[in-house]
Amino acid sequence: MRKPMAGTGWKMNHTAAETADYAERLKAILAPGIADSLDIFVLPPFTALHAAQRHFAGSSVAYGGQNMHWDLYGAWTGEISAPMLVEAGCRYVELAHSERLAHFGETYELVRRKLDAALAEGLTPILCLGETGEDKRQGRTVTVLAEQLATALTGQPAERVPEVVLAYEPRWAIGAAAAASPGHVAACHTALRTLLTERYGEDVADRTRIIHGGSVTPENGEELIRLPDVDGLFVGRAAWSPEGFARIVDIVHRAAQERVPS
Ligand SMILES: O=C(CO)[C@H](O)COP(=O)(O)O
Repeated sequence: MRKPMAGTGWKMNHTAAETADYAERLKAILAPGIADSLDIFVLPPFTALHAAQRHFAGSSVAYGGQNMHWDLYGAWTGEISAPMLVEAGCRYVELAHSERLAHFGETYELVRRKLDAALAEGLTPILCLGETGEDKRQGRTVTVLAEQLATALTGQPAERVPEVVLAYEPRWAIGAAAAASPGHVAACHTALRTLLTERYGEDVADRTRIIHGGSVTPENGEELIRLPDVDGLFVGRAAWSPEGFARIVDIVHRAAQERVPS
């Protein structure tokens, strides 16, 4: 069975001091041992990773970077490498977020190199996939997802694929007024599982987690987490307060309890 996930990307929010405060408040809310049934993660800005390391140490909450460079070191001004994230105690790194693609010229070919480096250095990549509004209008959603997946995973042996967490985030639903409809979410998660099966076989597809993001809230999360092939919730705005994130964690935790075979 795939272990469910509850995660939040903070984008360019929260200083180191605010991260310390967030961590202490979140730890005070979460039930001890909750990480037995789900993986919980936060993605702070780089400058707050050491605060995350100090304040989440020994807790149920893992953390990671929001981006990284594909090279391990070198003349790449303003960049951060996988070994630097590992040294800061990161378990995860987010790759191909829509805002990186839209505003910083990232491509899935670059993402492929980053993903390769992340896996080689022992990080768990959270690989974002998603169509634009225009792709959706043109009926190209599954084609686009297939292209993104194929490019990002080129060269990866099948046995490494379950080490990658796929995050389906329709780009038009990020920072929006509402999440994608449950029907659209279910169809796209199932399409991604099918693509994995076709490319890598059923065993790999069964073990690879596909989480969902894009205007997820405690209100819509209850339904989204129970959809077929949705293995977790990946939240921005609604989890930028520890209380908001704790509600998301609780939703995923309760759904995970329902899934446990009796
Ligand atoms: O970063 C995100 C978390 O998955 C994503 O961009 C969604 O942000 P939100 O729309 O503010 O939840």
